[in-house]
Amino acid sequence: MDNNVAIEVKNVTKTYKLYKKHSDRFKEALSPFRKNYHTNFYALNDISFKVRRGEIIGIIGKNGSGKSTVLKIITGVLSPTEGKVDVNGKISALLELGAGFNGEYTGIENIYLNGLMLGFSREEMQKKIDSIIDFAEIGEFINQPVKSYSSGMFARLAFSVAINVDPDILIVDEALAVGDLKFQLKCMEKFNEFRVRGKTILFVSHDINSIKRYCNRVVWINEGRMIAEGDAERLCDKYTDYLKYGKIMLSEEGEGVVDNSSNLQLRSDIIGYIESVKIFDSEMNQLEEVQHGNDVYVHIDFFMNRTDIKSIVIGLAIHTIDDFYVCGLNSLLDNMDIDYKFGKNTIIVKYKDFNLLGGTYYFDAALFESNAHVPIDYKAKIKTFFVEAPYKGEGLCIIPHEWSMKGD
Ligand SMILES: Nc1ncnc2c1ncn2[C@@H]1O[C@H](COP(=O)(O)OP(=O)(O)OP(=O)(O)O)[C@@H](O)[C@H]1O
Repeated sequence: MDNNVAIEVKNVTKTYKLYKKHSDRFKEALSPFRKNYHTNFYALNDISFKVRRGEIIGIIGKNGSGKSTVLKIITGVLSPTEGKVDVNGKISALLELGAGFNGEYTGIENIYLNGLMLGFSREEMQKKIDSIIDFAEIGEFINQPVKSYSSGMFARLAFSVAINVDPDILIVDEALAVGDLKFQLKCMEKFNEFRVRGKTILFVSHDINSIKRYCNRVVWINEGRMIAEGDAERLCDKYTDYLKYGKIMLSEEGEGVVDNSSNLQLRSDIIGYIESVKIFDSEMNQLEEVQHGNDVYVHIDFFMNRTDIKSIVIGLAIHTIDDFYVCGLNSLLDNMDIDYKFGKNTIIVKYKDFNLLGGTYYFDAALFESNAHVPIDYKAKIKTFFVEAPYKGEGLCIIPHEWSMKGD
């Protein structure tokens, strides 16, 4: 394996046999003709990805998608049905904390036992034991069998071993939040120390913001299959859209192009209509994707079939993919008189420093009579677009702001 690669997951599939009835399992075992009584359930289906040394990778996916199964296969807790995993370095996993502990042994004995399972010799563990005991903060109990520990003490010791053995690769499954607040802060410090020292980390969390905060790259798994792999901020925003909208929208599937623009010809009974909404950058490149913080020019093409309407109003609204109304503007509110002509017209709305946060949004556009009450034409969802944004805040947008400390 390439020395820069810490973990390589190659075509890993994990299936479980599902039986409708308990008795089917026996029937199958005893069947003289090897008749099948089960169906195969694919917990993972042909998953491949690489984790390079020093990378922090997040695994995202909804409940039951197979995230924990991947981690368990990487750590060797589970074996794959097909495929293989290569690991370059010592792995420690904050996953199923304390799985390797023996209740009859004391805390100290368990530390050695766990270390051994992680591939560290007794001598190596001797050097680490003080820091492990200090970190766990369980006092005299360290000499008692762990079966007498409270669940908090048990978790603290398990966590302390996993994080203080100084592994090359750390695997974290939602487990940073063990113990009380003080202990959690200590764990976070340790986790940060790991990151700064350039260790390889594989991280699973349902908290998509912590994935954005810590990871460079993410792997997205859905129903056992790998959907995408790539930049953390972008894919997390795509994943959040999926959770809201129930539809996976990636570039390959024509993301960002839901264009319901009308093909109406000029007809005498129609006063006018919105034809299309297009998005451009300042160099007049047409965009499907907007960079957060850039100036954005929205061109609204509309046709007028009459010129005797005294004044018209154009409206443009932005909604999130789950229909939250973000911002509605119209030319009347902005005191813009529209000097339209018969036939095709284009009005341009410039958004300065477009500061919506990452995700998929859509435009509605409308053509109104002079009071902006009666729509002559209203095109809902006429243009869908994706905003690519760095993780520098949460919510819908970043309101321009400054921080300062109040002086004395
Ligand atoms: N022993 C098993 N037998 C049958 N199915 C199993 C078994 N273990 C896990 N599964 C199934 O495999 C799928 C993947 O499970 P896994 O725990 O990896 O998902 P996950 O993405 O980690 O979910 P969560 O976010 O809820 O922790 C699930 O549908 C689960 O029910």
